[in-house]
Amino acid sequence: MFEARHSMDAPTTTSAGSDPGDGGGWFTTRTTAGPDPTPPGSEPEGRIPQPRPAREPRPAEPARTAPVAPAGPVAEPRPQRPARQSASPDALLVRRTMEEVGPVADQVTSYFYALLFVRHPELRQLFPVAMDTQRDRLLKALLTAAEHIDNQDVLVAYLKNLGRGHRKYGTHAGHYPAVGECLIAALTRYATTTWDAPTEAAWVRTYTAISQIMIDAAAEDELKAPPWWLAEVVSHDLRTSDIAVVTVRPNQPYPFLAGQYTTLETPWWPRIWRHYSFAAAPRSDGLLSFHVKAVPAGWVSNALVHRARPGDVLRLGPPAGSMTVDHSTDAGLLCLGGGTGIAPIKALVEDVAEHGERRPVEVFYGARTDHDLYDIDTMLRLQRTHPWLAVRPIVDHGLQLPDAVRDYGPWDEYDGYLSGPPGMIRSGVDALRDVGIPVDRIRHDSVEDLVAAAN
Ligand SMILES: NC(=O)C1=CN([C@@H]2O[C@H](COP(=O)(O)OP(=O)(O)OC[C@H]3O[C@@H](n4cnc5c(N)ncnc54)[C@H](O)[C@@H]3O)[C@@H](O)[C@H]2O)C=CC1
Repeated sequence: MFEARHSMDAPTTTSAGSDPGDGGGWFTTRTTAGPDPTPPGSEPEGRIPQPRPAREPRPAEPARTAPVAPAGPVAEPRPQRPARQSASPDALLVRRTMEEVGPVADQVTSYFYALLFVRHPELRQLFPVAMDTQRDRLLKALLTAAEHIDNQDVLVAYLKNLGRGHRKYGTHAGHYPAVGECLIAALTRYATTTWDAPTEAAWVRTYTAISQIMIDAAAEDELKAPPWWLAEVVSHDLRTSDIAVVTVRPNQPYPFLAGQYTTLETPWWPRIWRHYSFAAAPRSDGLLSFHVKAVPAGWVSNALVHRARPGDVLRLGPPAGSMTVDHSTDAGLLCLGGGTGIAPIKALVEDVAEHGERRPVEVFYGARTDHDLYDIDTMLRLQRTHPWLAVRPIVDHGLQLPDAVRDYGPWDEYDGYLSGPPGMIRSGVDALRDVGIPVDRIRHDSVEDLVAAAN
């Protein structure tokens, strides 16, 4: 049963406006320049075509995007904002629809899921029982992708990751037309002023292109990786009253890169997945560690901190994230880790150490109080072992973590790495730009993912 507000005929939620609070809303007008447009493939108009069977797997494509994609697990970039002036005709029509439905985004979402579950009840089991926080993530991802359809280089990597990630939900190729039909139906209903035949045709082409990339990526991934991993908790270390370091042993090898994250499901909240970064570089014993802070009303985080014990079995999705070390340069690393955001920073430090590099690494580790610097002993131990590493604990006293970097430097020979709460990432990007690090040399995970992770 879905919530009452998902009633199909009369969605009752009020307008959400744009996505709350994170500055990257799914219907937000984009302005920053992106690469040249690539026309989407043409498909029959007016209906969602059946997807082609997955294409034959091809050898890995060469990296085509600015962020470095090291060998091994894929480090996917995030879509960049597209350039309005160079947009393709389909992209213009897609964005026009999104501008119209932006003010009623919440109603579109409710209607879309209601339609999907009424027309295709078999799909309901792929979603969590309670669909409050997660309910619009699929639609949000699709609309984000549609909005960036011109930005093929980055979009393809994003969609491949999305397609791979959907395997753990039990998604298969046959589900995509159902989703596409409901998406078009929801847009038709709410984009009343601008919807017409050319617009519908543009959406059909766009969705078909998007879903085909996801289907192909999932099929390719099937040949080399499971849809999920089982992972047994082998240790549970409560560092403060609300932070635990949880270490698990996956049931089969789990390839990933330092700085990446995974999705994690507990046995207590089926089909609710949350993101956590790996808190260590890949280890020879194959164990994986996560730093988890129990947040108010966070079902998964509270279960992991207060309930999980050795012997419990979790599920892990595939690795994701592009905040990985670029080993093709010897630039220094300026790392800001806020709260449990220190977890992937520690992994990056270990990665540099394992590569035997002598590049300077400066870690600013921020917390609200001394007590919250729960991993400072580990970081200081690393500093004692590695002369190229400097660790600076920054406890809030009027100045917040990003401000601290301004008192040190110069930083223009450094790459920036940011991990922590969304507000810290945003002001951290500004601070690093201010101290001379170009934006294409600043890496962090998506703020949207972090918002979703904070549960
Ligand atoms: N557990 C994990 O593996 C990872 C967690 N994260 C994210 O890190 C966050 C950690 O949360 P907490 O430990 O509660 O951190 P927190 O809220 O206690 O903040 C930690 C540090 O960030 C700074 N900060 C917070 N908000 C700021 C803002 N608006 N502007 C500038 N600086 C700000 C604070 O000054 C403090 O030094 C969560 O949002 C989590 O999703 C990120 C990556 C990995």
